[in-house]
Amino acid sequence: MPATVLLHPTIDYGIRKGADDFAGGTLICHCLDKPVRVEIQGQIAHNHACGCTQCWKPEGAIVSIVGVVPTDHVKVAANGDKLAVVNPAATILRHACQVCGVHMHGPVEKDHAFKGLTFVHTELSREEGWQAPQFGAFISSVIEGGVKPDRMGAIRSRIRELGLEPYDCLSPPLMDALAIFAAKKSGVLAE
Ligand SMILES: N[C@@H](CCC(=O)N[C@@H](CS)C(=O)NCC(=O)O)C(=O)O
Ligand SMILES: [Zn+2]
Ligand SMILES: [Zn+2]
Repeated sequence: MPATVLLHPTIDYGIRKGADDFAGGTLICHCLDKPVRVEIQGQIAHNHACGCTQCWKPEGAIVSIVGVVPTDHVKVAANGDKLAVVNPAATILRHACQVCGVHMHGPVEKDHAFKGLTFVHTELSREEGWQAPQFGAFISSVIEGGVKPDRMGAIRSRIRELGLEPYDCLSPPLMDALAIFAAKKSGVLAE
């Protein structure tokens, strides 16, 4: 029997269900000394496994686990001076701890369908009840991250086995949101 494909430690042994009335929690970076703490109020949405090269993932993981929360539900609570934006030109302004490298929060601030949302990795929190991953996104991009192309069949099968659809872009509701934004901007669709 071939070995199971390991994708990410928080989904490899089964996906835990989220709690409906979840109050939120605190993301803590990997530093032992003066860790950055980011408080999230309430539940996240659109949590997913992302295969792109830009999203932070733990050492050895093939995918990142990332979801969104309204930016006004996010507060840097401690040691924010350790944070810096990875790429100021990107849509998602990923704020990484300069010491341990973990991405703590990634707001979208430019004129964009996702403006007002912040991307976060809830595995950085000790609280349980965060929304479970709902789908796989940018799965083909794992090849750009160094995965051998002949592993893609096994990787997509494993994602499906976990109950997630392995998309090579975002999920249909998120792709629709991007298209609606573009159609309104061009005038094809009324505001
Ligand atoms: N193939 C590219 C895809 C990058 C990409 O488009 N990532 C998506 C999912 S996170 C995105 O929305 N990026 C916006 C950004 O990086 O700011 C890669 O792997 O680097
Ligand atoms: Zn750190
Ligand atoms: Zn990504």
